[in-house]
Formats: sequence, structure tokens, C-alpha cells
Amino acid sequence: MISAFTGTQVREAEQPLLDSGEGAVLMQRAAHGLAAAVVRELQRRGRRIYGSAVTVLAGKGNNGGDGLFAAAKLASRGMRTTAVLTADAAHPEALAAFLSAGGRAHRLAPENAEELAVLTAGDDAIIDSVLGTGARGGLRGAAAELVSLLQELRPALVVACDIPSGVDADTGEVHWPVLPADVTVTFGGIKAGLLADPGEEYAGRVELVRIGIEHRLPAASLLRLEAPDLTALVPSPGRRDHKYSRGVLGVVAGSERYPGAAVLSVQSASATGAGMVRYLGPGSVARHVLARTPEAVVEEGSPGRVQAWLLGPGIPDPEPGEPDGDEQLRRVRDTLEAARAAGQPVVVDAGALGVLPARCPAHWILTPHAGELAAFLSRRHTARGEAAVTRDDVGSRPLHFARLAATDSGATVLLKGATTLVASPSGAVFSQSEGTPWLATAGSGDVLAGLLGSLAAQYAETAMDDDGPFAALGIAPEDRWAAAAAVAASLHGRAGSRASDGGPLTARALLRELPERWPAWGTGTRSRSVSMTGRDPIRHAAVLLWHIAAPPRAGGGTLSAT
Ligand SMILES: NC(=O)C1=CN([C@@H]2O[C@H](COP(=O)(O)OP(=O)(O)OC[C@H]3O[C@@H](n4cnc5c(N)ncnc54)[C@H](O)[C@@H]3O)[C@@H](O)[C@H]2O)[C@@H](O)CC1
Ligand SMILES: Nc1ncnc2c1ncn2[C@@H]1O[C@H](COP(=O)(O)OP(=O)(O)O)[C@@H](O)[C@H]1O
Ligand SMILES: [K+]
Repeated sequence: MISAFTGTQVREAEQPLLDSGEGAVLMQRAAHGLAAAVVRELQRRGRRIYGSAVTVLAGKGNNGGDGLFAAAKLASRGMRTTAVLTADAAHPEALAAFLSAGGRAHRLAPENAEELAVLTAGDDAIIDSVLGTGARGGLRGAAAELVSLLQELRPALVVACDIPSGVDADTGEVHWPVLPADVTVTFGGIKAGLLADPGEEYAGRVELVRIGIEHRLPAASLLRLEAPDLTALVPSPGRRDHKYSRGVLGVVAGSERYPGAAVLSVQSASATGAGMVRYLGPGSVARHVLARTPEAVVEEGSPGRVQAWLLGPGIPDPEPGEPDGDEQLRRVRDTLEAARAAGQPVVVDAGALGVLPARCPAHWILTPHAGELAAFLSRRHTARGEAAVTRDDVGSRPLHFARLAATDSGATVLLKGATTLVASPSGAVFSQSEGTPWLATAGSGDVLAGLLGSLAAQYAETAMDDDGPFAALGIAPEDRWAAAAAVAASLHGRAGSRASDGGPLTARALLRELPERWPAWGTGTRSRSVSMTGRDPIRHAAVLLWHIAAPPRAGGGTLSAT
């Protein structure tokens, strides 16, 4: 699992060492890691180190100090080094070290910004050390102009020091302009803003350099599941399990207008391990569902026992002033009441988001995209006389609004996007980013909803217990449903990347990829390996053994009929 921290958390962890006079040592470690990353990246690209040119854009704080010390180290390896000092001052010791290593320094001013941009853009590498965790707001004045020009000139390699300047280390909010990095070398702890959009988009590959403060860090502000976590968390049946004990999912989805969402979500749930799927909806939709998933059970009256519910895919939003006008929405409301009384987990998607009560339990998982989250929050805010929230607001501050929705409603909130964020009402957040933009295709969210519903049904009985797999990974009880949703987001993203293979994909192709790759999600997808905490090796071994013992599936096959 990858842990990420706010800038404040990292600074607080550093403080005792700064107080005891070890700041210079920390900075040397950071600079050493930064210089090594530049060398590695140039070598990866087949560039010689000796004689290549690197420019450091250095601000006046410690971030600039890191960059100047790193450039001094690169100068001593024979690189041609230039510093562009973006402020009226620079870290004095670092600048002295840089100059005595043979570096040349220019002071940036409005008059020379264009000339320096052209000079710098042709270099083999640029180090962005203008602003770090001490930034307030973004680049201004000549520094903003220089970076805007550099953006257009597309430098060969940009390595950001700690965080791309202009990205908020705590939230991932972006103050433009920002120079997009190929690599961000971050110190002491990964900054949360590197794993949340829009900041993540500017960070490139993230590398963590340990500087000796790691054991002082508090609980992470943001977590990301990795392949070994999925291995531990994806459910697999015990030898004596039967279809009811494996988890039964009830689905209220689809409408005359959008029958496909019911088809896809039921098929997805059925293909991803639920022991049984019970479908509730209009007869015409049920016929489509059965045509694709004959193993689903269509319920006409009150359904048999279920462990969890999926409500809402393909159900239109409630009409203003007439929330109960629609037959499916009435079912959703009734089911929500029954599920609350029974303590059942519920996945709430699309139209069902419009009929939620003011307070929900944490085992209800909402799955909005940015537009749906904006509408959800706006309904609540305007009812209290507060300002509405737009889709753009959510797009520029997704971490803030996902957290707000979770704390305000009490539910777990999975906000879909390029990076999917899952906020627990406790404030903890998971961030998963294994997908591909090709996943932005109609029906892809319905597949996610079915997958998450299926997992919720399988997790409902015992997985959240203190001797279950989430506890074994050190996940706090109040954050386990958020982790469950993160498992779904991760599997969905990985399946999407495989189904796409760099090209367009359909929701049907995504469906085929999910179960086929069930045992092998961990391999071959982009993952940022940093640190793993508290994995239970015994359970891990047991799961692996099950996968080894399971017969290989036929190529392209799914567990359900297609
Ligand atoms: N504290 C430490 O000992 C360590 C800190 N490290 C580095 O230090 C950085 C944090 O250093 P600082 O606290 O000096 O913070 P910064 O280097 O981010 O810069 C803060 C300085 O920039 C100014 N400033 C803030 N916002 C600005 C803006 N929008 N435009 C222009 N100037 C602005 C401030 O007035 C302040 O002088 C980290 O990101 C990391 O790179 C590392 O060297 C590891 C050890
Ligand atoms: N640019 C992107 N990169 C990666 N994944 C994306 C991107 N855009 C959307 N997705 C994913 O695709 C899915 C789309 O869901 P949704 O918007 O509900 O679509 P629909 O309602 O049409 O099924 C979500 O899982 C989301 O995270
Ligand atoms: K920086």
C-alpha cells in the first residue's frame, strides 16, 4: 500500500530534526536523491551524463536549496549546470555550493524571462525547485511567465523537486501555470497532492527519497492499494462455501429508457464472484437482463435474502417535486429503508443518489462522477441556503469535495475520474489510478457499480471483522468500506487498461477482461511501488495457493453467459 501525507504532516515530522540542527543533513539526503534520479532518468533515455546540460529553476526557500545542492552534485559529475534564480534571494549555502562546483547563475527578471526560457528549454534536463511544501498559492510574475513559455517549448526532461511548483502538496489543487514533470522526486513521504487530480496529472512518475523522518510520520492522509493488497483483499470462496454464503447481491437498476445499465451491472456482478444476483425492475428490462445473464434471478415481489444491494444504474434522476413518480425510484427508496434496518451495505449509483436521506451509514457507498457529485452536493447545500457546487468546482478540487460529501452525508464516497478517490466519512481517502482515458465510455460506470456491488455482497458477512483481510492490512474499522470500494476501482482500472491496450474499448470488452484476469490483476499494470504495510503473509499465501490450484480459464471467457 502506498501512503501519502500532507505537506504539513511531513514538515511536522521534520521539525524535531530541524530543531536539533540536522536540517542540513536532511537537505543533503534530499539533494542526493534528486541528483541520482536525474542521472538515472538521463541514462534510461540513453543520454551521457558527462557534458549534458541541466538547468535548475530555484526559488528562495528550501525547495530551491534542494535543487541547487542537487545541481552542484551534477556539476561534479561533469554536467553543465545553470541556475535560474526566480526570487530576489536563494538558499545561501546551496547557492555557494552550486557556484563553487562550477555552476552559472542567472537572476530571473521580467526582461530576461523569454531569453532564459529559450536558453533553458534546449537543455537535457530541467529541475523544478521553485516552490515546495512552503508555497502559498502558485507561481507569480516572471517565474509564472518563464514556466508558461517553457510549457510551450516542451523541454526534453523535467524533474520536479518534491512537488511540481504550483501544485498544492496537501490537496492536488493546481495554481497555473505548472511545468508538467516527467518525474517527481519527493522527500520523506509522498505528498497527497501527487496522488489526487489535477496535481497527479502534472507529477509524472513519483519517486520517494527516504531522508530519515519516515518513522516520525503520522497516519497517512491518503492511501493507494497496490497489486499485493489486491491479492490479499480480492475474495475467494472457502472449500465449503455455497452460493448463499458467498454473497447474494440485490440489484435495482435499469429503466425503460436505460435498460443497458441493468444488463451491464448485473452481468458485471455475476461475473465477479457474487454467489447470486437478484434483479428487481420492469419486466421489459428483466428480459434483457436474463438474455445476457441467465443465471440472474428476477424477483417479482419482495426478494429473497441478500447480503448487499446495488441501487441506481440506469435509473433517471428524480423529477423535481415528484421524487416518487418513478417505479424504480420507489423501489430504491423502499430498499434503502429496509437496508438501513437490516444493516446491509448498499452501492448507490446514478438516479439513486437523488433519493438518499440526509444521513447515511458508512457502509453505503455512493459512486458519483464529478457531475453527479456536484448535483448531490448542490441539492444538500441549497437546502441549507449554501452555494451550489458546479462540475468544474469538483474537477478542480476533487479531494476536497469527495471528503466533504463523505463527512457531510456519513456515507463512503467513490468519486469516479482519471484518478478515482474514495473518501471515508472518517476523513481517510484512497486514491486509485490504474485506468486509462479509454474507460471514459458509456456503460463503464455500470460495470464498476456491478463489480463493487458484487464485492460488497462478498465482503458483507465477515471480511470487515477484526480477523478479516482488511484488518490484516492495518486498515481501521471505519475505513474498511472505503478500502473495499478502492479494490473495485483498482480492479476496474486494471481491467480497463488491459481491455484497451492503448485503443478504444467498450463496456462489453471491459466485462470480458474482468473475470478473465481475476487471478492475475497484479501483473503488467502501472503501479507506483513505494511501501507496504502490515500484510498478512499467511493469508496472502493461502490466496495465492487458491489461485495456483484453480484451473486456468478458457481464453476470453467470462463466468456468465455473453
Ligand atoms: N525542512 C527541511 O529541512 C527539509 C525541507 N526540504 C525541502 O524544503 C521544502 C520546503 O521548504 P520551505 O519551507 O523553505 O518552502 P519552499 O521552498 O516551498 O518556499 C518557501 C519560500 O517561498 C516563498 N513563497 C511561498 N509561496 C510563494 C509563491 N507563491 N511565490 C513566490 N514565493 C513564494 C515563501 O515566502 C518562502 O520564502 C520542501 O518542499 C522540500 O523540498 C528538504 O530539503 C528536506 C528537508
Ligand atoms: N480520463 C479517464 N481516465 C481513466 N478512467 C476514467 C476516465 N474518465 C472516466 N474514467 C472511468 O470510467 C468510468 C466512467 O463511469 P461513468 O462516468 O459513470 O460512466 P457511465 O455512466 O457512462 O457508465 C469510471 O470508472 C471512471 O473512473
Ligand atoms: K518544486
